[in-house]
Amino acid sequence: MSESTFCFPLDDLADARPRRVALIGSTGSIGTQGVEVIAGAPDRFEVAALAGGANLGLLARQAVASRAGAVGAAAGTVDDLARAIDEAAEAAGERGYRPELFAGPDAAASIAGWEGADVVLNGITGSIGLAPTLAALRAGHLLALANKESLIVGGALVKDCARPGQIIPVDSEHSALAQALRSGGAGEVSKLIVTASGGPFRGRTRDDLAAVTPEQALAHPTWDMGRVVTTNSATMVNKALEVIEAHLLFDIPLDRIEPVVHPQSVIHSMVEFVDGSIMAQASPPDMRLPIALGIGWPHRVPGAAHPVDFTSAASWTFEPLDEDTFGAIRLAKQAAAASDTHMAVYNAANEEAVEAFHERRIGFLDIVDTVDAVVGEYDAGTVAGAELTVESVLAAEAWARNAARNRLGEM
Ligand SMILES: NC(=O)C1=CN([C@@H]2O[C@H](COP(=O)(O)OP(=O)(O)OC[C@H]3O[C@@H](n4cnc5c(N)ncnc54)[C@H](OP(=O)(O)O)[C@@H]3O)[C@@H](O)[C@H]2O)C=CC1
Ligand SMILES: CC(=O)[C@@H](O)[C@H](O)COP(=O)(O)O
Ligand SMILES: [Mn+2]
Repeated sequence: MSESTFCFPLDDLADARPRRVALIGSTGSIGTQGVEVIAGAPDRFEVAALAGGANLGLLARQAVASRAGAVGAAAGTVDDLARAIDEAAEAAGERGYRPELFAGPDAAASIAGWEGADVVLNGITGSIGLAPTLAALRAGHLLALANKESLIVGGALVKDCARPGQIIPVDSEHSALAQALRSGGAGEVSKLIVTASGGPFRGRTRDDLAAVTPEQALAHPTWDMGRVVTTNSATMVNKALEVIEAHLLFDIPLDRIEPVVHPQSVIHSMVEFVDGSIMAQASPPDMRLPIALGIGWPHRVPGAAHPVDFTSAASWTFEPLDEDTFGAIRLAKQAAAASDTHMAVYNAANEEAVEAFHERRIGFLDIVDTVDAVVGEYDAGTVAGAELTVESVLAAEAWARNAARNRLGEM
């Protein structure tokens, strides 16, 4: 067989042994799909360690099935976790499984920094993902990052902790961008085009949105995800966070990152190059693909997900985003430009407001209105000071949660 004249750059780089993966948030939507990807590719991956929140039963079953070397839970004590694992082991007929155990608020960070892992999949929801992100980076592990909030609230702090290439995006849009960026050099990129499904309320007016319910907000048209990210898709806060995430990951200025609505969620994002060429990544909406590529980067995992089927007719459509009805992106761009800690405030206020919306204490429009008001009140110099540190980020966060709760309490 003659050799190809084209040089495929990634052909000779296979790993010598399976990568050991620590899954943070293993009981959630990203985490359970991560477990599935690993189980489907035992030649590529093995579960090294698991961290979950309150679902000790599922966490214990995952631990027993994978024989993870370390397990951590945010809720309960080490004794509670040991008991759950004993019960799961007995139910599975397993004997002699004794992982290292961690419990409490620092458990996820202990697992993320655990020395028996090569790569950490951070699938926690919310800014509590910051400590595990920093722990994984400081331990020198590759970080497959689904938890966008940690990068957004940590910003330069997280970037400064990471060596080049240490953070691999798992968020579908950023995985698409990373794949498309393989097509050219940094100086050849003119624009990042971030696709948005438009969420369940695409095409609605502001008046239409005043009375929508949590159930309606959770009816995402194309993706099955956890509660917070699904709500954020409905408000467009998810897209706002993703525009900032793209800016931080790929060092492209915010004015060269554009959202576009693509209701089918098949094109996950695009890169426009200086010669007018646009590279798009397309696949049916299925997070197993970006998860597999994230933990296996730069290698693709055969059969990770199904490709688009071109034997049946389909249309892929695009439309501009209605930024007057959905102001979250404009607000995030202003916040990101204002100071290093403004996005921590934006995100914390949003987390509080999303919780209040699901408790039916506020309406849907109050979510972004609360973020807007809290960001507007924030004085970075007084609250966080001039230097960006973990403490200053946490101070900004605490201030924002308090300011948001005060406002939400008044509603
Ligand atoms: N789901 C998706 O398809 C996508 C998600 N993302 C991002 O990935 C992240 C996860 O989203 P998703 O999987 O949907 O969220 P889920 O709500 O489904 O899962 C969240 C996970 O975090 C765990 N958790 C909560 N608190 C802690 C804690 N203190 N320590 C350890 N684990 C904790 C939960 O544990 P328990 O359930 O045991 O309490 C659960 O395993 C988010 O940042 C989201 O924006 C990005 C793109 C797509
Ligand atoms: C799957 C994923 O990456 C989500 O972040 C998704 O993008 C949400 O869809 P929206 O485009 O509706 O925000
Ligand atoms: Mn996304």
